[in-house]
Amino acid sequence: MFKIPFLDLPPLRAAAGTVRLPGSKSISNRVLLLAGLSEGQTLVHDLLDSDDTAVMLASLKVLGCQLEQVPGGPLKVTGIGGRLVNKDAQLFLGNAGTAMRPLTAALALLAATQGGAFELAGVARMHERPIGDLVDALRELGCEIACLGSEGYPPLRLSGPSRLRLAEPVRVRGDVSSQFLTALLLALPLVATQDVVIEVVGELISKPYVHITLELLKRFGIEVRADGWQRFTIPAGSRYRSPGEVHVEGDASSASYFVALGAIAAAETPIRIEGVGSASLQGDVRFVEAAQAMGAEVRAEANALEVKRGAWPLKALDLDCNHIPDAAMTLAVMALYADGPSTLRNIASWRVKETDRIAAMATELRKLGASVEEGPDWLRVHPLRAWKPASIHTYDDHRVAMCFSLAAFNGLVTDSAVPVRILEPHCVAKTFPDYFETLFEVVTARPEDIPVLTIDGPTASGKGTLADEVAHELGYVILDSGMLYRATGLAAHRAGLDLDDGAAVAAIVPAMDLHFRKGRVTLGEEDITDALRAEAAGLMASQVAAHPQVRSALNQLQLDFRRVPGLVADGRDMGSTVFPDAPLKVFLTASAATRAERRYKQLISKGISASMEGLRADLEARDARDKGRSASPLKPAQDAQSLDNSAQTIEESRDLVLAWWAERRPF
Ligand SMILES: Nc1ncnc2c1ncn2[C@@H]1O[C@H](COP(=O)(O)OP(=O)(O)O)[C@@H](O)[C@H]1O
Ligand SMILES: Nc1ccn([C@@H]2O[C@H](COP(=O)(O)OP(=O)(O)O)[C@@H](O)[C@H]2O)c(=O)n1
Repeated sequence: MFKIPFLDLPPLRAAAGTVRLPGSKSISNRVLLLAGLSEGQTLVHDLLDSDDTAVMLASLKVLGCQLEQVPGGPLKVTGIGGRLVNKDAQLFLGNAGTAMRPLTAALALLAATQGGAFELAGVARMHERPIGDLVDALRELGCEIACLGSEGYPPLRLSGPSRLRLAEPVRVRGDVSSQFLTALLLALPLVATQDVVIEVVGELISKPYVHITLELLKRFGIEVRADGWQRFTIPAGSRYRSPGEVHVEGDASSASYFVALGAIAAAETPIRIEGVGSASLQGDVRFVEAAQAMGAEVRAEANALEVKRGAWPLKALDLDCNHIPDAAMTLAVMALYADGPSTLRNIASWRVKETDRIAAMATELRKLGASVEEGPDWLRVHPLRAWKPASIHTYDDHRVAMCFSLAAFNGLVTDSAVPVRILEPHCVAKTFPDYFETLFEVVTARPEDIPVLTIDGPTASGKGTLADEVAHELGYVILDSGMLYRATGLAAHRAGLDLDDGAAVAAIVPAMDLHFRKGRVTLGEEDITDALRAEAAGLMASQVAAHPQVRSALNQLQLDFRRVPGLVADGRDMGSTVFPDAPLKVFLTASAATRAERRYKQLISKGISASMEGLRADLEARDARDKGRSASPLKPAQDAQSLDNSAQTIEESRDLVLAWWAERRPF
C-alpha cells in the first residue's frame, strides 16, 4: 500500500495481463458477522484484508468470538452461538457502514433479550451518515437505542433488557440505503422465536445487495421467505448453522476499475480479471453490461472476466445506475473518453456514502478540465480532450481514488498527455489495499513519460539513503545502480576473470541471473546482498565500472528500471549518461572526512570492523578512479543541482530534494 501524501500517475498508454481481485467487502463483512453469530467453527477463505473488515474482526473479538488465522490459509471463526459472552462493550467501527448497520441491529436485539450495554462509534464521517431509519425500526421492535450525538446518527448506545414486540411486522424504509434492511435480515434470526415479518416502506434500492444477504443467510441455514422485494419473513425457530467453510468471492465493485481499464486501454490483448464472473452473487458484476454498452468487449467465465477495448472512443451512455451504485462511479471517469455526454441517473445514494460522491466526482472531474452537470440524483459528464494536470482530492473515499486512476490514460485521446496526482492514495485500504500495486503490474507507459529523479555523487555521500527516502515519499521504484556494478564485479571475480579485461567481464553480463526483490539481491539461487555491501565489492565494482564495454552491457538493465509510477536512480552517471532527460538531477557531495566517518559508523553498526584512515584512503582512491576514468567519469551533469549535505541531516536533504522535485511537477 502507498502510505504517502500523494501518488503521481504518469500518462499511461496500455494495459494487459491478469489481476486477481481481493475478496468482496460486502460478502466478507456479512460472512464474518454470520460466522460470529453461529454456533461452532467456520473456515472463511479469501477474506478481504482491509480497514472495513479489520473493524468487524476487532468487534467480533470484543464480543467473544475466537479468531484464528491459518497461516497462508483461511480464517477460523468460532462463533458465540447467539449468546452474549461480553455484555458491556464499546466498539469503534471506523467508516464501515457494512459493520455499523448490522452490528447495531444484532447488538440491539441481543441486548434486548439477554441484557447488556453497547456503544457503537466511528470516525467523524460515520457520525454524519444517517442510521435513523434503522434505529426507528429497532425501536419499533422494542429495542432501547440512544443516539449520543445527533438524533438519527451514530454514535449509538444500545441497552437492555427490554421486551421485544415481534408479533407486528417491523417496517423499514428501503429508499435510502438497503443496508438497513440487510441489517435487520442478518440480525432478526437471533430472536425469531416466532415468525418475524419485515415490511419495506418505499421502493427498495440496491436490491442486488439484499440478494447477497439472502443468499448468505441461506448458506448459514436461514431460509427467509420473500414476497417480492416488499415483505420478508424470517421463519420461527430460525437458527444460524455454520456451513463449515465459506469462500468469499472477489469484489465485483473492485472489478469495475479493471473492466474499465480493459475497455479503455487493452487494445491488443485482454485484461483477465479473476475472482468474479457470470456466477457472481454480487450485483455490481452487472457493471460489465454498462461497460459493454460503452463499447467494451467482454468474455465471461464463471469466476473470471476477460475485457478488451471494442469501440474507441467509448460510446456515450445514459443509464439508471440504481443496480450498480458503487461501480457506477467508474462510469463517470470512463465518460471522459466517450463520444458524447454521458448521464448517470438514480444515484441519490451517492450523497450519503463515504463522502457526498456526486459532489466529489463533479468537483474532481472539473479539475481535470471536464464539463460536468449535477442534480440531486444524477450526474452528466462531457467528454474531455483538453486535459489539465490535476491533484485529485479523494475525500477518504477509496472509490474516488481508484476510479480517478483511470484518468491517467488521457494520452489515448489527446496529444498533450498529462499526469494525474491522487492525494492520500492509502484511502484504497478500505477495500483494496494493493490497488495501485495491482494496477501498476498490468499497465505500461512510454519511458519518456515516466519521471526519473537521479542522485549521483561520490561514495558514502548518502546517495543510497537519500534515494530510499525520496523514493519512499513518492512511491517510486528505486535503482541502486552501484549494486549492478558490484554484482558484476563479484560475479566476474567468482568466475576467475581478470577484472581489468573489460571485454571478458562485459561478456558475462547477459547471462547474470540477477534479481532485486524487497531490498535483497540474488544471483542465481544465492542471496548476495551482504557480500555486495562489503567494501571489497565496492572496489571490484569501481574496477569493472571503468570499462566502456561493461557500462554499455549494463545500460539496458538500468533503463529497464524506468517503470510506472516513476524512478529514483542513484549512482555516478545516472543524470549525465543513463537518464539524460530526468527532470531533476541531484549531485550529492560531502567532505571526504564526513564521508569516511559515515562509512565507518555504517560498517561498525553492522558489526564489520574498519579503520577510519583505511576507509578514507579507500574512498579517495575510489573517487580518483571514478573521476579519472574516460567512460562516464564521476562528474555532475550539466543541469544537475549540487547538494553538499556535510552539515545536513538526512531529513533536511530529503525535504530539500522533494521541494526541488515539487517545483518541477505541473501540479
Ligand atoms: N545527510 C546525512 N547526514 C548524515 N548521515 C548521512 C546523511 N546521509 C547519509 N548518511 C549516512 O551515511 C551513510 C552512507 O550513506 P549511503 O547512503 O550508504 O551512501 P552512498 O550510497 O552514497 O554510498 C549511511 O549510514 C547514512 O545513514
Ligand atoms: N552508476 C554507477 C554506479 C556505480 N558505479 C561504480 O560502482 C562503484 C560502487 O558503487 P556504489 O554506489 O555501490 O558505491 P558506494 O557509493 O555505495 O560506495 C562506484 O565506486 C563506481 O565506480 C559506477 O561507475 N556507476
